[in-house]
Order: sequence, then structure tokens, then C-alpha cells
Amino acid sequence: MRIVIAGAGAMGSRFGVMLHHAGNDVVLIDKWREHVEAIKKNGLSANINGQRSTTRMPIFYPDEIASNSTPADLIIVFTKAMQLEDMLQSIKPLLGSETMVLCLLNGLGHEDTLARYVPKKNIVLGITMWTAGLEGPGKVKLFGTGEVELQNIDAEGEKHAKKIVAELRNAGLNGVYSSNVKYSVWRKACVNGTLNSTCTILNANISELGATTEAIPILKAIISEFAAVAAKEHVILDQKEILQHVVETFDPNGIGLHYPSMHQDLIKNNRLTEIDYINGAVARKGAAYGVPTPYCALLTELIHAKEQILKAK
Ligand SMILES: NC(=O)C1=CN([C@@H]2O[C@H](COP(=O)(O)OP(=O)(O)OC[C@H]3O[C@@H](n4cnc5c(N)ncnc54)[C@H](OP(=O)(O)O)[C@@H]3O)[C@@H](O)[C@H]2O)C=CC1
Ligand SMILES: CC(C)(CO)C(=O)C(=O)O
Repeated sequence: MRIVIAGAGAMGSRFGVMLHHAGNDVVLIDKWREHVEAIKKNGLSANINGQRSTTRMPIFYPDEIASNSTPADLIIVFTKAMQLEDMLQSIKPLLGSETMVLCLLNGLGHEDTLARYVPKKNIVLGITMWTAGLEGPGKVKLFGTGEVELQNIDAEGEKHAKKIVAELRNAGLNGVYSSNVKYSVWRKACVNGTLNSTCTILNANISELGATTEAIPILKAIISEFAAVAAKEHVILDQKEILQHVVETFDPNGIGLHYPSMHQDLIKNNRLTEIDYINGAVARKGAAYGVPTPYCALLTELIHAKEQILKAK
């Protein structure tokens, strides 16, 4: 399969490396200059569960995409939520009538952005519990395990979405076809809504947060706000099962030692965060539906305040 990874940061690098090793023709697109130059010169260096290896894959800046490029079979977008629109604009030459676009970004509402650039029959939406971190330009750290749940958003796309699941399984990425991706997205948003902003404010990894006596009451309160807002959109969340799913992430032998991507963005890299697409989205929707969301609203304000204190860009 000719696969383009649009946004080859931490997660794009993970998916790029694993899909390349499974025999796909993988091309990376990114705009972080030092990272792109390092990969062009030395390949992508990955520390995979303690074993270092180098993978050579073509990488381009968005402005290097020629207007007469051959369309990709599959484009996996892996920017931050607030960068998605710009990326979709840049990759227009790679979008053919048969090009499927898979979006696994954290947060809510990406299908609306995608639908402005991609026909609905070609959009595949999903979530992932894989993790990844950048060690520096051209260097990624890929620890632990994970899976991908995905589904076409239009009935016409089902055959293609199932083919993507097979391709992800072949690459060891543990693809699963979701029968209700809207539910999967809200369930994953609960994971990010409980872990990402809290670990960022507390400067803690997931296990450290989980070991505090405050963790469970805070998690329960946040999940109940997500559930009340999701119900207004006809998605009925199983709060007990979701709490259990989040508690499982505390395990240090799983992803417990991971610092959520929001922590990597703000504390490690001084970057703006995706808070407006996670707790911020729930607070906004809550206000519109008349549903109180005090935890989500406060967490959003605290993260924005921290972005300002740290002068994040
Ligand atoms: N990291 C993790 O463990 C996990 C992350 N996620 C989600 O996956 C998504 C990606 O996260 P992550 O990989 O951590 O993010 P990164 O910041 O590591 O990677 C995003 C990359 O895309 C590049 N980029 C953004 N916009 C453009 C553009 N218009 N043109 C070209 N390149 C662009 C960025 O460049 P630049 O740096 O110059 O902006 C950056 O290198 C997010 O939604 C995140 O929440 C989900 C599960 C786990
Ligand atoms: C790994 C996980 C689930 C942690 O919240 C994540 O999605 C992230 O880091 O953004």
C-alpha cells in the first residue's frame, strides 16, 4: 500500500516505522525543519522497547508536494488537533478520488474538519492507545503496546476501512474494526480528558497520578461530565466500564510510565496543547446544552493559564 503519514512527529513516526517494516511504501510529511533534515540525512532512529534501529523512509516538507503527485492509497493524519486543517490544505495534491484518510487524533470534532477536504466515503475515524515520544530531531522512543479502533463514517467506506484494519494488523499495530466509532471516540476522549490535563498540571506520569488518593474521585467527576454532554449527542457512555479502562492505564507495565502527549507538549516542549479539543470541547458543548461541566471548565482554564505562564507557542 502507498501510505503517506501526514505529520511525522511522535505518533506518525511510530506508525511510519511499523507500516514500513510490514512492507508498505511509506512516505512521511512534516514541517519541523531539524527533524526532517535529520531523517533525510540519517534515517529515523527509533528506540523500540529498548532496541535501537534506523529506518530509511522518504520525507518531504508540505511545500515539496508537487501538484501532479501520485495520489496515496492511504493518508494517516498525525498532526496535533489544531494543526489538522493546515495539513489537509497542504496535502490536497495527494488526495485522489480513491484515497482513504485515517484520523486517529485525540479529541472531539475532527470529522467536521476532515469533511471539508475529503469525501465522507473516504474518511475513516478512529482512536489509538499506542504511545510515542520524541527524543530529539529524527529520534523517537516507542515503548509499550496499544491498539487502533477505527470505522468508516459513511457506509460506502466499509470495505476500505476493513482493508486498513488488515494492514494495521499485518504491521503489528493491532487494528480493530469498531462497530460504533462515535462511541470509541467519546470513550478515548474520556481517557484524555481524565489523564492529559491532570498529569500536565501535576507534572506526573499516569502511574504517579493513579497512585494518589485523589485520582479516582477526580476521574469519576470528569467522566460524569463527559457522559452528560455525550448523552445530549445520543451517545450513552458506560461510565463504570470507562473508569475501569482509565484505571488500567495506571499499570507501570502497560502505559503507566508514559507522560501523556499534553505533558510532552507543554512541559517538555513548551508547545500549545490540545485542551480545547478535549476538556475544552466538553465545557463548550456543556454550555451550549445547559449541562454543568465545572471540572472540564476549570481544567481548561488552568491549562490555558499554564500555557501563558510558560509562554508556550
Ligand atoms: N504522543 C502520544 O503518545 C500520543 C498522541 N496521540 C495523538 O496523536 C496526535 C499526534 O500527536 P504527536 O505525534 O504526539 O504530535 P507531534 O507534535 O509529535 O507530531 C506532530 C507533527 O506534525 C507536524 N505538523 C503539524 N502540522 C503540520 C503541517 N501543516 N505540515 C507539516 N507538518 C506538520 C509537527 O511539526 P511541528 O512540530 O513543526 O509543529 C510535528 O512534527 C495528537 O492528536 C495526539 O493527541 C494519541 C495517542 C498517544
Ligand atoms: C496515551 C494516552 C492514552 C494518555 O492519555 C494518550 O492518548 C496521550 O498521551 O495523549
